[in-house]
Amino acid sequence: MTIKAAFHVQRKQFQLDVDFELPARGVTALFGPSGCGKTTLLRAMAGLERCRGRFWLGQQCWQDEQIFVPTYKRRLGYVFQEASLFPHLSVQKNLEYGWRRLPAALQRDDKEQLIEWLGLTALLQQGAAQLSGGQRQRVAIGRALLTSPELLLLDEPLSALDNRAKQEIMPLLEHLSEHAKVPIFYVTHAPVEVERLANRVLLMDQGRITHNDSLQQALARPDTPLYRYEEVAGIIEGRIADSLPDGRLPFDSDAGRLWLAGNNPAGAGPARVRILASDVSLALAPVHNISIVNQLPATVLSITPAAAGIVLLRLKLSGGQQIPAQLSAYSVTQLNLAVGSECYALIKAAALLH
Ligand SMILES: Nc1ncnc2c1ncn2[C@@H]1O[C@H](COP(=O)(O)OP(=O)(O)OP(=O)(O)O)[C@@H](O)[C@H]1O
Repeated sequence: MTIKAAFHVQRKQFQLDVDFELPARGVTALFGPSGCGKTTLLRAMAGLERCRGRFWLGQQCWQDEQIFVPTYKRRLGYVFQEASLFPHLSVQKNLEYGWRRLPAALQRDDKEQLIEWLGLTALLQQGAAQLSGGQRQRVAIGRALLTSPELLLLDEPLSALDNRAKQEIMPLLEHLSEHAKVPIFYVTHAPVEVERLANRVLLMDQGRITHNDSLQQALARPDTPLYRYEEVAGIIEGRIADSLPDGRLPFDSDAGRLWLAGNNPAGAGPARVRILASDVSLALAPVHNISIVNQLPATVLSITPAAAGIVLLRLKLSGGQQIPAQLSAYSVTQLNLAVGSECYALIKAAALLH
């Protein structure tokens, strides 16, 4: 099943012109500079922008030349930057607002579990006006999910929250990104949210989609805007096991086994690790008598100058996942590295994302 969309929005100072197709599953991050049109695109998908275009969710047409399904008839959940709850209603009434209006057949029968999962059971009778930012956002997510949506639109749901509230909501979003059966579009400015949550990335600039990539492809672009202001990093997807008595955490992926340090309170299961390009060194053969335990066979895919005397290499690991490595131009010459070179990626540190 796919999502096919094209929208043309004309404003005085701004034009949105997009045309894309992607799988109707998983989390698609919309990423790009402020004002590039991310919110406008979400609004167009929701039917909140009357504009030229078409929008197909699998076999359902919500918009084309003849058809325009109004927002209230689209089965979608929309969570905004700042949760817009009804302040005079209780948490329970806010949660049930859309749910009550659904035909019985569409009402989720796991309402109580969902409320429990969001940690809202004890707050049900509280007025929405007395909630913290994080609690409000959890209610907004719950309200959206309770309407049994076929599409979820999340517009920077963490951006208005302080760090503590972000830490509280992130695991819920991660769980949602793994288990939600509906496609999710997620607007964010934070590369770390893309790394943790997304399966696909629509990179946007000045009202256009410049790239429609899988997460791996988006991270693999040496010029990716994801890292314009931050250190380049890569992601490996795999499974984390329980920590060993000596404190090591085994992480297995199709690239091989990595040993991580630290504990993993979430327990065994699917996980992602983040690897900074500056934490990766290269060797032409496995190195013994060295403190770096993580050594994965790799092939050089590209070599791109990054700064004076510094180059960024894209490495393909066995199984196809990619990570970056940042080396001095001098080392690249010394090791005679070129596109296609076989080598070993020595990974000094890898951080568990979830
Ligand atoms: N109601 C409106 N009327 C006129 N122009 C608007 C309106 N809403 C947004 N714009 C303009 O449309 C452009 C795209 O705005 P949009 O909010 O979609 O960008 P964005 O990528 O979501 O930005 P941000 O990351 O800052 O939230 C901007 O230039 C903005 O000033």
